[in-house]
Amino acid sequence: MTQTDAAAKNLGDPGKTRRVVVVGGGTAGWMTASYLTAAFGDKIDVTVVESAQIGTIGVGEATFSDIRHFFEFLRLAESDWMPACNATYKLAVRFENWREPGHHFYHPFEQMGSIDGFPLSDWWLRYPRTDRFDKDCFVMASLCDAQRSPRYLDGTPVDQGVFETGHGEETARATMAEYQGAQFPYAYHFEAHLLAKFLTKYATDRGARHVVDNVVDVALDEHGFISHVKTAEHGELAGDLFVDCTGFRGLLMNKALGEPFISYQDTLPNDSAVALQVPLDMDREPLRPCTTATAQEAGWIWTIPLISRIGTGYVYASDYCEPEEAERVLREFVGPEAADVEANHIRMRIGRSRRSWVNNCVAVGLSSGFVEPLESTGIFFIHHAIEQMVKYFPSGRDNDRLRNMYNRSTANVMDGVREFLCLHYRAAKRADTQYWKDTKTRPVPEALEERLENWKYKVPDAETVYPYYHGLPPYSYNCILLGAGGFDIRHSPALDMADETAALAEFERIRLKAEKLVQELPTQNEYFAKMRENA
Ligand SMILES: Cc1cc2nc3c(=O)[nH]c(=O)nc-3n(C[C@H](O)[C@H](O)[C@H](O)COP(=O)(O)OP(=O)(O)OC[C@H]3O[C@@H](n4cnc5c(N)ncnc54)[C@H](O)[C@@H]3O)c2cc1C
Ligand SMILES: N[C@@H](Cc1c[nH]c2cc(Cl)ccc12)C(=O)O
Repeated sequence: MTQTDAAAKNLGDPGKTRRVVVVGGGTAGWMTASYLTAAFGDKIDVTVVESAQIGTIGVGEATFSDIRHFFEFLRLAESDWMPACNATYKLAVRFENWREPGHHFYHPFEQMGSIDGFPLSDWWLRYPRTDRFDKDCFVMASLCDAQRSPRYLDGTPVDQGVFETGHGEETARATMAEYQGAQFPYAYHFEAHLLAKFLTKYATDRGARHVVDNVVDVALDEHGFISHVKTAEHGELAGDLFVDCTGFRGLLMNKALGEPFISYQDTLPNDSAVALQVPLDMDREPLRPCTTATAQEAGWIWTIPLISRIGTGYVYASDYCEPEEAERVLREFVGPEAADVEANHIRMRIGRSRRSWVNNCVAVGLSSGFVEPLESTGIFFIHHAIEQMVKYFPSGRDNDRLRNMYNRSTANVMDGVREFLCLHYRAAKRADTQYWKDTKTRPVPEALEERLENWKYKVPDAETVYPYYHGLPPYSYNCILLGAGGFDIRHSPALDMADETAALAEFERIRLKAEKLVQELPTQNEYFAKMRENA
């Protein structure tokens, strides 16, 4: 189709109510529907159609801190949604055994300082205070080790130089991609299916129509645009814009429109997971304020503490491990609490659709793309896609240009995250099994290969990491590079001559602040016990 043809088939006149049909009611479907109603109110008609037979993935419990912009956009405070979703706080990802057995390090939600133009990590390489890079450079690492809550018992958040915005109707809202403020100090863990349920009410209360039915056919018009989807029992659902939230199936984007899927599997071989939901007695067991990623023979296990249960799962490469073996390893890791719990085996499609917006169809969520859940990027991808969808929402003119910009932006985010994840495996010192040995020779994206060589001489900064917005700041790369321990990283030669006084003072300030906060803050268990009392 030519550009003119495509432009001719626009989304109707500006000002006309637009009909948006969201196919799929998982996290992606309901986040999209809620956001669109929050963005456009009754200027838009939103219908969500979801199957009662085809289940949702239902995992996806750890987030980026940026998700607060999503809730803010919906004008929801933590107290509105957290209790309904059994949510807890996440201050970091804790990596266990990636360097060697018994070792751990954190990737925290805390900006890393810089002294005299050199990142603190560089100073640390020259003047290490202890052998713990993360604890010397970040307050959060100590709070995680001590299982602290990021809020005091009266609800006051830990002061990391971030102010909270209000939730009043009049407050201006920011999108995450444009947010240039200080690093927010925490993210969340929550039960994905409870969030979907909460957002179902949010969106339907604001006018979204909810259809429970199977989409059995997708009809295209002569321009290749979707005219309607056909359901088993509710007839045809016509729309101007269709959002494909059908998960790994990609029913609209990949099946009906035939958009190719670009696999990342050559660089990220983990393609399978087995998950368990283990009951947790909060009164007896610690609620760690972080996601834990524990390296295993052929992948890694996630541990996500929620109110009343732990979400856990083994992400592995099927080339190296059978599903039965993965389930056995996971059950052994969890212990007797998992005995009666049924395992959920999942096959993951790793990569992205070549374009995520084609004609009048936008793929959001797993249908658009996915990388293994190592840094909890799935919901971040969804959130980013929705923000961009609103930003580039077509008016009926120049849609190709808007679509192209959207496609570039969403592809950049996924390609950038792919690089960041590849770094984890290359930088991990662990090389004891064939799986871990192969991580050292497996190809990585070409540009990353070059960056990795540079980082051995100069720790990552804004000028040397993946250059487009992908959610991850340069300090995140420093955390993995220095935490995982597989590379010999040198400090900048200039630091042999520079005055170290200010850097040493900064290390001391971090140490004192961490000590003070560990004394003052409640544990996460104490915090949520208090919340329960108050409820
Ligand atoms: C193992 C694993 C762990 C993960 N962990 C995290 C994490 O910690 N953090 C994070 O951010 N993300 C994580 N994710 C990603 C996260 O789970 C997904 O991004 C999120 O669940 C979104 O899924 P979805 O809504 O795109 O698809 P799904 O949950 O698969 O939903 C698909 C929807 O489409 C509907 N559907 C399909 N076909 C039809 C049809 N023909 N007619 C009608 N309806 C249909 C289904 O009924 C369902 O409602 C993880 C993913 C996996 C696989
Ligand atoms: N600015 C993003 C990305 C980010 C910054 N630090 C971390 C740490 C972890 Cl564990 C994940 C993500 C991030 C955000 O804060 O969401």
